[in-house]
Amino acid sequence: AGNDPKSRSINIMNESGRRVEIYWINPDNGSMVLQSTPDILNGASMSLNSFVGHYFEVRELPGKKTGVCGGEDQTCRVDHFTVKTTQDQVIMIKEGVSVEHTDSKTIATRSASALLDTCKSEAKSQLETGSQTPLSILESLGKCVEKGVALEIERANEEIAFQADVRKEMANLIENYTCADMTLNTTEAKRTEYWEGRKVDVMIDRPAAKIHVIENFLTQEECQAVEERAAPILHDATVADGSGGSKLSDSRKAKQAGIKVHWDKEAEGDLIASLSRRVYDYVNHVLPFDIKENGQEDLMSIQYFGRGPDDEKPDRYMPHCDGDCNGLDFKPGQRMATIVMYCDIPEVGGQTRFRNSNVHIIPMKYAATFFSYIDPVTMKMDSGFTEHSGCPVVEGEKKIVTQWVRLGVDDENPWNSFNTLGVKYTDAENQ
Ligand SMILES: O=C(O)CCC(=O)C(=O)O
Ligand SMILES: [Fe+2]
Repeated sequence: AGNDPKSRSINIMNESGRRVEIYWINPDNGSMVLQSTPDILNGASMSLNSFVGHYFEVRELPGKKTGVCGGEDQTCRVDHFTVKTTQDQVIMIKEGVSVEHTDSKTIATRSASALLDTCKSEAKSQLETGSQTPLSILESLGKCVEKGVALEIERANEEIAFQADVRKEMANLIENYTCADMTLNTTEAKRTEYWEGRKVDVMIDRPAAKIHVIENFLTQEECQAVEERAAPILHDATVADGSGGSKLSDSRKAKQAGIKVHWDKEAEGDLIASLSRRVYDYVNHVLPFDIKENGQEDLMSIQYFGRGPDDEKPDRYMPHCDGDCNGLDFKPGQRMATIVMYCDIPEVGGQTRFRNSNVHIIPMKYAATFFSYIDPVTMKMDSGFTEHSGCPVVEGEKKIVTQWVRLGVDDENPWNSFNTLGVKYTDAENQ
């Protein structure tokens, strides 16, 4: 039931001053099914696992000493509630055994109308004194609402930021444990789609963060073509050293080789060109940008070699974002999507993990993981859901082909003419 999208856990709090019981009313035959054993005493609470749309009755029970209820003519009062779609619903049983449904929508409506009431009564007293023009009263009413709304939004944002911080701290802590946990399977997909006959598992689908796993994205021949081109130029992976150069890094331990695409051979069926075309076709299938190959980075062959469980510095790729993932504005010419294609699968290790999204992917031969980190409507970047890692490769070899996809590049403005601020710089400055 936990995976049923309609299942909801609700919390019932009894503040009625009376003892009550809860019944589920079966819609098929109207029968009442008791949910509360024991009875819910005044001040007590009870949690209930239920489903959206389910209908319940709250019944007052006679006092233990008096033997009667508190309603008119000592009748036992009843009230009802229906499980709503929102998460974390709280049902309050108030004085008079009346049910108050406290879900996030109700709370929001209540605080909005309280705010409006305050501002309205302020405006009303201004009206009554008659000392101000209608326009200035209207203006101060607007200011009052604006101030209140801004305060509420600020409070909500502070809460979200706090929760994100906690989640990221936890993700940091468990990175090595989850990588080492060989019993952990690939995360269950949110839903499954098909693209040109290939199965696509959608792992997360947020406006600014999408993660897809596509089966049979490439072929053995294409993998072989990339690996043949990579073999003679394979070198240690490096990261930017912050002063225009590059350096070795423990956070990115692997071999790599850039693979140029010979677009002039696309028409004659060149394997690497047709693979690269498929990459852009998929990106354009998901994102509305009409991305072209012109000015994009080369394909990258990345190869990790397992040296057994005692290796203290295994080949791996520590958690990182491929582009910006700070939730801020996209900067032209920067990366906004990635496809990681799996050619050789290690025996142990080498999972691709998105720790902030709780998405764990055990590589499948010839499959690909696609992820994008831009909201195409607001043009804001992802705020960290697409941060990812390549877990340590313990046994065997992991060989992948990665394409980092940029937006805003073309022949005149290729990827390496942009610095990380999204501002074009000249070759002279690049030296
Ligand atoms: O090795 C992996 O699974 C992840 C690779 C990666 O992060 C990248 O190519 O950007
Ligand atoms: Fe990456």
